[in-house]
Amino acid sequence: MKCKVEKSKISGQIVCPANKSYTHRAIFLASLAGNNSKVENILHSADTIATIEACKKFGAEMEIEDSSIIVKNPIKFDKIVPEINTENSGTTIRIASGIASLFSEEITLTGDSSLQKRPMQPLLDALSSIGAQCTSTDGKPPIKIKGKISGGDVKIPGNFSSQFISALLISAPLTEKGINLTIEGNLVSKPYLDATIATMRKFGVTVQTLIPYKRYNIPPQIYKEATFTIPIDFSSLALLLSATVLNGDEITVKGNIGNLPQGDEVFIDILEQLGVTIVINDEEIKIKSPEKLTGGKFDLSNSPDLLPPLAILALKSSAPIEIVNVKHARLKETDRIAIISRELVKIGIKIEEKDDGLILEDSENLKGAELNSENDHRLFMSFCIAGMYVGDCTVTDPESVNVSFPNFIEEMNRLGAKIQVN
Ligand SMILES: O=C(O)C1=C[C@@H](OP(=O)(O)O)[C@@H](O)[C@H](O)C1
Ligand SMILES: C=C(OP(=O)(O)O)C(=O)O
Repeated sequence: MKCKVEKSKISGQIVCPANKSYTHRAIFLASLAGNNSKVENILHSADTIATIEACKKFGAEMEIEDSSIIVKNPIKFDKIVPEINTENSGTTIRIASGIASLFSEEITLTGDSSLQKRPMQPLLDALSSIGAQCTSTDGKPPIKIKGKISGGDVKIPGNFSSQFISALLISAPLTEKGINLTIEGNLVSKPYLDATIATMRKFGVTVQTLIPYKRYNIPPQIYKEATFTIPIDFSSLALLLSATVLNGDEITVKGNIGNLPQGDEVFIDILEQLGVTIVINDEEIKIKSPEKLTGGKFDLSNSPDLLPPLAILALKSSAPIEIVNVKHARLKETDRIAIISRELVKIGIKIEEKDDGLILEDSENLKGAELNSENDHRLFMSFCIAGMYVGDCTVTDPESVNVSFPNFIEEMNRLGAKIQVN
């Protein structure tokens, strides 16, 4: 499918979607704790449904009511588990692989054609070093894991994905020996590790930080029942803020901001640095669109999902936007550095592609074009927002929004956007 995007102006009020990363974590941990553990204000999206389905296949029994989930009975480690298909969700397959390694019988995990290109080998090597037998072709899904891991000393490289480390941390308390974890090299996406540890603590387990982002010790323990409320998603918020900066007058975003760690919060600082005024209250964020942005250099090592919403702001910047240290954005649903570089030139942005980022500059020659989002939700939404600024654009794969922001198109159109799905 494709959609037609015309020049648009948006204004009004919008509710920010609930956080995808915390929805995954809280559902997995509630499924390990059982005992009527409750997760409130969950994001209902294709990725989080993949996590719910994985937990059910692991034997968890849950009730879903509107935006809450109650886990009646936890994951059963003696169950024979049929193949788990985690569809498009990297977070689900990585955390589910850690949990699969706690079972004694072999479990197969796979995903869609995009997920089948995403790396798993560092996690499989780490699990193998503590007793799992793991097989795959080329280190990518489908993978087979036969546990069960015993725990002990584990080493893992930090430069591909923090999700491997989150997976090991979440499984660690349930091993016989616990895990002494060493992260080799520089860790990418650090705040997602903080998010994992914060969620684990809410479910009653201890994680000892020996050296932050380097060495952790997790003794053997059990997860305890808890009620966990999901805050707003700063990655989705970044898209709404970016849409307002390019195409808005004034927008108010509503939602439970909370105080849990979220790396993509940094988008507020980035926008302020670019010259945007933002006012944040308890449950509300107000933003006014500026005349022009200043440009600047931004390190997205800790917040790779901001690459698409930041890149499109070059359309309104009087100086270039340089994005550095985000090579791991090449390992997402698509190679986001390559696809942004390939597609945004079509609407007239001047782009230099680097190994670890992009330099983007506005030009006099902005024009409508067909933009191929390659079925990547964050690219689709960012290309739509860029299309609303340039006009006369077609963007492919509108259904990809189901992954993280299912009502994106309806909500944008309600605020005044002209996005028509064909
Ligand atoms: O753990 C998580 O919830 C996520 C971690 C990040 O991935 P990497 O750690 O692979 O960079 C992020 O890009 C992804 O959208 C969600
Ligand atoms: C990369 C993403 O998620 P995941 O790794 O869970 O597929 C994302 O939502 O942009």
